[in-house]
Amino acid sequence: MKSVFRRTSRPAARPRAPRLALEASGLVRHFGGLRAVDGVSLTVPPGEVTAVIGPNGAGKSTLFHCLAGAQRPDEGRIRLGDRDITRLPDHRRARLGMARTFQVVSVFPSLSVADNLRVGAENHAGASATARLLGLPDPARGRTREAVEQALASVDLTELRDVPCGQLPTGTLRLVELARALAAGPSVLLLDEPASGLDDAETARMRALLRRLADEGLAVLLVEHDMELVFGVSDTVYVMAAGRVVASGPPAQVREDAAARAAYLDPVTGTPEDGR
Ligand SMILES: Nc1ncnc2c1ncn2[C@@H]1O[C@H](COP(=O)(O)OP(=O)(O)OP(=O)(O)O)[C@@H](O)[C@H]1O
Repeated sequence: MKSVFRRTSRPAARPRAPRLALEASGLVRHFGGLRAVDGVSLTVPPGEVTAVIGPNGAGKSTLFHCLAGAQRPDEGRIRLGDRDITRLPDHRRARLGMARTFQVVSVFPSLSVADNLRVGAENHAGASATARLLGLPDPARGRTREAVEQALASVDLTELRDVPCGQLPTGTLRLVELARALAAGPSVLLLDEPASGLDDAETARMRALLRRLADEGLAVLLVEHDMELVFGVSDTVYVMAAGRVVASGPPAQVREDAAARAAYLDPVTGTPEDGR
């Protein structure tokens, strides 16, 4: 199948969500005696792309799950704007403006691209299941339709809106997931390895897309192994090793950082030691 990372027309701007920062301080999460996340503080500001990198087992996914609300930290606080969300489950965080994607693409294969987006957006908009079942007018529906069309346009997927997701390649499904997250109109976007399974051209498109979303005011966090994407798009990079942040800062600074190099980046090339 031909790649859909093609630009057709200028995508519609997303409706404005409030600009909110996601902030974590002193997060700890242990599994038995293992401190998978060991006192991590980080800020994901609006209008910026923030990346978390590190070797396998560093604690990136555990941190991501704590931020997304899929796991509870044992210690520390998480704030969204001026609200403490540490104890809120993921669906409550979604209502407050957080959206996420998954490391393993998770879509309904028999549903079309647009229907996959609609399911997520209806849940978010609070569309009444009873109203849907009874075929009654539901005010959330119109909002949902509009949000879906805008999200499709913003990732250039309008042409594929009626294609079942089961017929689409991984690169396209990563975009479907991203569009589904955008259809909820989030302030904060959490992306779990968005470049996984993408070829070079698709990764370059993803990079441009993430940059544009941040420029529109979204707070974007990615956990990622693809260093070209991370160093090409991020405003701030956090390097984790053994549950801790060992370095953080702008990409150029992190590339030169001795602790980052020792933990993860090859001293000569600035790429991961494990070659990922
Ligand atoms: N549910 C769990 N139960 C027990 N140990 C876990 C669990 N989840 C993660 N761990 C352990 O916590 C540590 C951090 O794992 P995590 O998956 O967060 O690292 P990561 O940096 O995301 O690694 P990768 O890049 O391979 O995804 C690892 O030692 C892992 O084995």
